Amino acid sequence: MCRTVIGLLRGPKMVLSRKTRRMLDKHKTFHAACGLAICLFSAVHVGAHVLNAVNFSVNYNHEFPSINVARYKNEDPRKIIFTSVPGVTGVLMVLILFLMCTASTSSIRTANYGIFLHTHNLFFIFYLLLLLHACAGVLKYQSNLEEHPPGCLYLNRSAQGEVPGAAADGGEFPGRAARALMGSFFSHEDMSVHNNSEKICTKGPTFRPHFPETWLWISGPLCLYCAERLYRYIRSSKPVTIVAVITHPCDVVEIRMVKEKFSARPGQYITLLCPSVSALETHPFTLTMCPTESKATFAIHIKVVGDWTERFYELLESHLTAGTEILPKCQQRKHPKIYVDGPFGSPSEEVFNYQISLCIAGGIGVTPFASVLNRLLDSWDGCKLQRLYFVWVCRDIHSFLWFADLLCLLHRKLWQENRPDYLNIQLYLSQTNGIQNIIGEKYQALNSRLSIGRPQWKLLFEEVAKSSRGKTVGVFCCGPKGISKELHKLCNSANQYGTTFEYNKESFT
Ligand SMILES: NC(=O)C1=CN([C@@H]2O[C@H](COP(=O)(O)OP(=O)(O)OC[C@H]3O[C@@H](n4cnc5c(N)ncnc54)[C@H](OP(=O)(O)O)[C@@H]3O)[C@@H](O)[C@H]2O)C=CC1
Ligand code: HEM
Repeated sequence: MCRTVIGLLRGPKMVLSRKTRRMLDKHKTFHAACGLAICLFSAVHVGAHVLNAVNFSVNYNHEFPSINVARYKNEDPRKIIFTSVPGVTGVLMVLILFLMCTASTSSIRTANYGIFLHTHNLFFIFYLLLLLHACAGVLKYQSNLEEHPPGCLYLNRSAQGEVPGAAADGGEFPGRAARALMGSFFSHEDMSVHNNSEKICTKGPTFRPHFPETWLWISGPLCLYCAERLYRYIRSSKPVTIVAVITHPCDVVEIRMVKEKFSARPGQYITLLCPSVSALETHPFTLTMCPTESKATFAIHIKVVGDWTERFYELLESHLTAGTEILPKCQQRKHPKIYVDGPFGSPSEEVFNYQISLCIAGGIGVTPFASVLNRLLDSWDGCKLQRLYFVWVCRDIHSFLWFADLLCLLHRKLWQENRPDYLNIQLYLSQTNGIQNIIGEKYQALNSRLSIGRPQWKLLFEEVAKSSRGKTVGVFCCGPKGISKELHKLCNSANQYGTTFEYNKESFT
């Protein structure tokens, strides 16, 4: 879960194979699987050690008190567990694990991400307890196997003096005298058993605790993660300067910011902290515009739908700009302080690493592709991408205004540079009672690419497959889960043109 490290690995120069880079998209799935495996095997581990406690209690042997954590025979196993270091740390770890996993369910993460994040940060206490868990040295091993080989006949010190010729070092069996003496210790059948051991030992077994090894396994990953969190904390401690706040239709607000030494790639996202709204809540937003050599500004588009975004918008509302880029200094100071952590990598970064990419957005899910379109507006050459299909489905005609100017500018630029086939724009208005157009003469190019109703995904894939015979098409989706499921299925189904569709699902929650 070292997001910054994973973001570095996503860069095409770091990991050459796209197949390997795409595996990074599964880092959260892999993490959750590891987390569930930890829970499953913790249950097995706890069950085994509860049984262990019962065995310690029932089989207490006063001859060997050092290898029995019970203090007397038939001691209550619960007392053994709740008064030993492994027992207490183990119970606390199980409680933390229970809290972390129950709060990690997608329903809780969607309903209240803060609950998930704060319970999940208990992981640090979990690991400290894990380091203590095996420190009490309950489990031991015998440390004097030579002097006391298991099964040897142990004559204690008093008997040793009376055995003529008995080899003090547990040498070969000496004969009748020892046998006579042993007769006083063992019945006849025992003697037959012990005779097999061939050895007499005059030293009792000594036991030593195993050296705890947990720290060997977790200290590396834990230090890496803590170093990443420290780096992110220092990096995000510098506030950003808001240079423009622009309202858009359908409750969307665009925020343009600058931050010293901030750089990002299209498709990446940041997390926003606004202490005036909440000192603890951070919210992820995909960048819709990344800094370039010529311009340090980066932007996000926020759909005002929840309590945090509503409260944040109220704070911004009093300083809205009419789309001007640079606010006068006096106004910049009035904006609420916000802190940006990131950028963090996402699957959409791969758009430029395919010859042909199909980007499908549902509603505000267009944000990752807006930064791609802005990058192409800045310069479309120098990347592997030779053709981009951009499909955007919205419920309200006004939603297209969020990026209508960007789409028209890019469309015009590609025509002027004689690359009209580079960008294929398809807009779909899913809810309408009759023909509607995007208002404004300058949006003619978009209105001619606007269709009513939801896209026919099968026909769309057929069209792309036909014009990309035998090639690999990168499919990128960001939007409602329904779209993602349908596209994933279509990517896995065969087509008659030998075109391969690779599915890259966008998600940061
Ligand atoms: N980086 C990321 O991970 C980001 C993710 N998102 C996600 O994007 C989603 C977009 O939210 P919002 O703007 O409210 O989207 P909407 O709920 O407004 O839906 C957008 C459009 O998608 C259409 N749609 C839904 N299901 C299908 C389907 N199976 N086939 C075809 N079209 C479909 C809807 O059509 P209809 O009207 O017929 O239902 C609607 O026109 C959110 O879930 C958000 O979490 C947003 C930003 C960034
Ligand atoms: C011992 C068990 C677990 C430990 C120690 C653990 C630890 C972590 C850590 C350190 C993070 C990074 C948090 C961040 O950087 O913001 C994380 C994130 C995450 N964990 Fe776990 N986790 C555990 C179990 C689980 C389980 C069982 C699940 C799901 C069933 C899960 C789901 C997640 C998810 C979805 C994230 C991503 C959060 C984000 O990207 O914002 N975790 N976990």
